[in-house]
Amino acid sequence: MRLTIRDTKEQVGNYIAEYIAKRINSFTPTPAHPNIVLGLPTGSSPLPVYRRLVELHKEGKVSFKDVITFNMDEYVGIPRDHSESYHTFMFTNFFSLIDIDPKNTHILNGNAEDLYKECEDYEAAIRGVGGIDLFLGGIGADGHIAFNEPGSSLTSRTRIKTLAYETILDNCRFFNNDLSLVPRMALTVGVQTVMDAKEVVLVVTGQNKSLALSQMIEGGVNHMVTASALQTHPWALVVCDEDATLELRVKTVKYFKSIEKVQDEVESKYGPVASVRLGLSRATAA
Ligand SMILES: N[C@@H]1[C@@H](O)[C@H](O)[C@@H](COP(=O)(O)O)O[C@@H]1O
Repeated sequence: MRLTIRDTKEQVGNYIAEYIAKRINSFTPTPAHPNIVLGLPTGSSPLPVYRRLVELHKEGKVSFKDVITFNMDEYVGIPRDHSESYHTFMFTNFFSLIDIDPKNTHILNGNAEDLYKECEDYEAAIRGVGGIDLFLGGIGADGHIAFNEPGSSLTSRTRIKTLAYETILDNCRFFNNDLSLVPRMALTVGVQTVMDAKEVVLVVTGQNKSLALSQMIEGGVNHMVTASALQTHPWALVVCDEDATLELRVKTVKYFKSIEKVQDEVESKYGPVASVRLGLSRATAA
């Protein structure tokens, strides 16, 4: 796992957006895998990423015409056009502002008649397009990824999940601070669904995520902090702001900053492509 630290959440957003745009622009289609496939999150942390991606699109630097997306999760039981549904979030903050083909966007239907089938079909749809190339994710204050709350199996797949009380409290701010309005259940991709992606990028910003960040990076792999499963992913990148590093050991911060410095030196000497070929980016990413 690699940790990249930037001063502010806007810089984190810019870094990740440019990283994703680079991946889209350098994607080589093959008959078996003709489109780049992205996994996408909702939440406040990824907003600066979406803002910068929209800017890059408007500047003509990236197109989403051939991009396929799968969202991480959706609440169960609120209307699709509810202001706080993840459908609305994605349409308002991203899909309506770029040139993506709506039929290439996938979001779980929390109102499906058969929620179990909805989850199975979602996994099948991901397999059908050849798997996810890059999964972007956020992290909950309790260390969850998507809606994989503490205690979720690290081999879980898309399914129905009851939300943790801490998450319900956290999300209350989006529902007029009325606890009774916050959905208690969600459909979510599993930890293993995220782990199956070729590459995972996590956005972690703000002091309220600092404990979760230290647990996922410095603690052991643990189902009580489901994002910690990324320690075993062959290509995981966490990008955080300075506020989120508050609970990390100084030694950890210095270590990852030094890795980035060495990486920059290698890239300026050999060029980014050469360093990838030499396996250097990959080595430091993992
Ligand atoms: N299911 C979402 C997660 O995918 C997201 O990472 C988390 C943090 O959201 P925020 O970035 O707003 O703190 O919120 C919800 O629980």
